[in-house]
Amino acid sequence: MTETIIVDRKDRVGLITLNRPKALNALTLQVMHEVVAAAQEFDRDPGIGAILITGSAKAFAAGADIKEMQPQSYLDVYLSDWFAGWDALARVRKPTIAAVAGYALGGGCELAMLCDILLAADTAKFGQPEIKLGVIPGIGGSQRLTRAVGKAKAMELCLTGRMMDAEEAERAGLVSRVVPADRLLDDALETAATIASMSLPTAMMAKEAVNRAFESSLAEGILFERRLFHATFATADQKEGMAAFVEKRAPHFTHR
Ligand SMILES: CC(C)(O)CC(=O)SCCNC(=O)CCNC(=O)[C@H](O)C(C)(C)COP(=O)(O)OP(=O)(O)OC[C@H]1O[C@@H](n2cnc3c(N)ncnc32)[C@H](O)[C@@H]1OP(=O)(O)O
Repeated sequence: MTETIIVDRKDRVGLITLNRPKALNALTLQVMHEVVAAAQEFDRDPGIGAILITGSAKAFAAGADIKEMQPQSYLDVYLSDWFAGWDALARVRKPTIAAVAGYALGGGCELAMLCDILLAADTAKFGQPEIKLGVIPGIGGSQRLTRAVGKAKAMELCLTGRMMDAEEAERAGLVSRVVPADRLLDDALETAATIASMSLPTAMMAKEAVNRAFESSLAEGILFERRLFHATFATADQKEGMAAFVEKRAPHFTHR
């Protein structure tokens, strides 16, 4: 039992809800440890096929906890490699979704971008306002935001601290879809459940293949994709998926 997050499961979906509403879900190191531990637990759980991270109606997360950071010295943050723990979330192998309503600022935007799919409520506001605090993004914001929205917009957001609304974030390619706020959780759960109903090894390979596009040349990425495509033929789920299509019935994947 924890206080800063709520961990739940719905069918094959692992649900992590940030739960510091009075502090707009500001991300302390404790929150980080709990989110990462919960995600890793779901990653190990064969009964889970997708992981969903969400916050409250007012804030997904308004950033790293400024009150926790304020007293730290250079040596404190350097020696403890402050925030390096979040990198573990990028190594979760199952598909992850961030469902964002309200503020996703600084570390909040970075947490959302650590996920594979970003769904936004029409109330969502994204930004990297660290510059207003005299710092720069520290959980990958300058890198992932630039890859998502391009240099021009990322540079403006990081240098001015301006927030962008959900519509602008969708146009810029940061979010996959915007939905009415009162539909966000249901919609995100539906999306997660759809992914979790697919063959787990195939979904994991699809995730790996898409992520490889950011880390290799086109030729290397295409070769990587082809090898994984070949590998899907070693799974029972490929036999089942194609048989089901030919027999005009729904597939029953066993995740093997
Ligand atoms: C990881 C890195 C390196 O990338 C760094 C970061 O993430 S740095 C943090 C980046 N985020 C911000 O700078 C946003 C800070 N918050 C705000 O600007 C405002 O809170 C707001 C615009 C999101 C919302 O404003 P408002 O509705 O007026 O609410 P507030 O009264 O300001 O906040 C309510 C309550 O929450 C506390 N709060 C909000 N954000 C944080 C935060 N990031 N860290 C710690 N606490 C936060 C705020 O202090 C209020 O609590 P009380 O002081 O009233 O107890």
